[in-house]
Amino acid sequence: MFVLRQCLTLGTKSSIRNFSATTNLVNLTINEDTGVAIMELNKPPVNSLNYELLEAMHRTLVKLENEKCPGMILTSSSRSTFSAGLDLLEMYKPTVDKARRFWSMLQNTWIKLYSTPYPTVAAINGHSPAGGCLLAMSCEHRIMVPDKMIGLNETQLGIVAPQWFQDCMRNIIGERQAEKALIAGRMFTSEEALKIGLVDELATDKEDLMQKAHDFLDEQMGLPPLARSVVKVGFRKDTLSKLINGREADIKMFLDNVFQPKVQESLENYIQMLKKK
Ligand SMILES: CC/C=C\C/C=C\C/C=C\CCC/C=C/C(=O)SCCNC(=O)CCNC(=O)[C@H](O)C(C)(C)COP(=O)(O)OP(=O)(O)OC[C@H]1O[C@@H](n2cnc3c(N)ncnc32)[C@H](O)[C@@H]1OP(=O)(O)O
Repeated sequence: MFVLRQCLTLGTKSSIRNFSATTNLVNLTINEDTGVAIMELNKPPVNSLNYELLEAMHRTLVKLENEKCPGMILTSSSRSTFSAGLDLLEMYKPTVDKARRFWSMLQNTWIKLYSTPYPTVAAINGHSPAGGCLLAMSCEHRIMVPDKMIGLNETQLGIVAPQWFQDCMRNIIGERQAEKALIAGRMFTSEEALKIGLVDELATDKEDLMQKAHDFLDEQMGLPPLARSVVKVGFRKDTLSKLINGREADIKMFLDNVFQPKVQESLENYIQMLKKK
């Protein structure tokens, strides 16, 4: 359930409704004039994607779909990070039930985000590794602030990015670039990401980022919405169907991997390393 927290009127022209998931992990702001939604991830310090954040995102996406949202900006309340990817603590010594529930919610959230009929733009105001990069890649357009890092770095952690993560990257930067990036687990600077098309635009700062995101949505919202969404979903349907039809196999892949002693050892070392930084 969503709680109406406050109703703000900004200036004379536009009014903005602020909602928040009960957990406060996602701040949702809807402009009452344009209907544009800003979905801000708000799990300090780095928006690591644990079950609760994914569930709050999923609930927000369902709400936006039910309310016929015309366009959405995905961004973060953190100054350093868009999202640090999957929460490592969810994968460290979980029970089978917990691991299964977590992965299933990740699938639910991605399917909803990747298939929205309305236009989506990632306003990437910080680092965006692994699962963070997946979220950004699931939007239709990516705008990033300078001097941050983005990419699917799984190989560098000794793990393999799931097929659907890989497919998202391939769909954006093409077979050859994706193969090279995924084999190396390469993280790109914002500037490098622009060069290979992993992001579409760079912004100078957060204000410029949000302005550019609104500009993108204005352009998209000027198009006939049904035709727009049919083309979008048509382009994405093969990637979506692969996961939707293979959800159990994908969960099994995750469970088989996550409980490997070697994976648990790497996870422990990686968590320690991040904490000591
Ligand atoms: C290693 C094996 C992993 C998993 C195996 C499991 C199964 C395999 C099967 C399937 C594949 C799964 C696909 C996985 C996808 C993923 O998304 S995995 C996550 C990958 N993410 C990263 O590698 C990012 C790690 N984080 C960073 O590089 C940096 O934190 C940052 C660049 C994002 C931000 O830097 P800073 O602003 O300097 O912040 P800090 O580094 O000081 O971090 C603050 C605080 O947050 C904790 N933290 C960081 N990232 C995560 C995270 N992903 N999960 C949980 N917690 C995280 C960090 O430890 C600090 O904690 P404290 O010290 O404040 O307690």
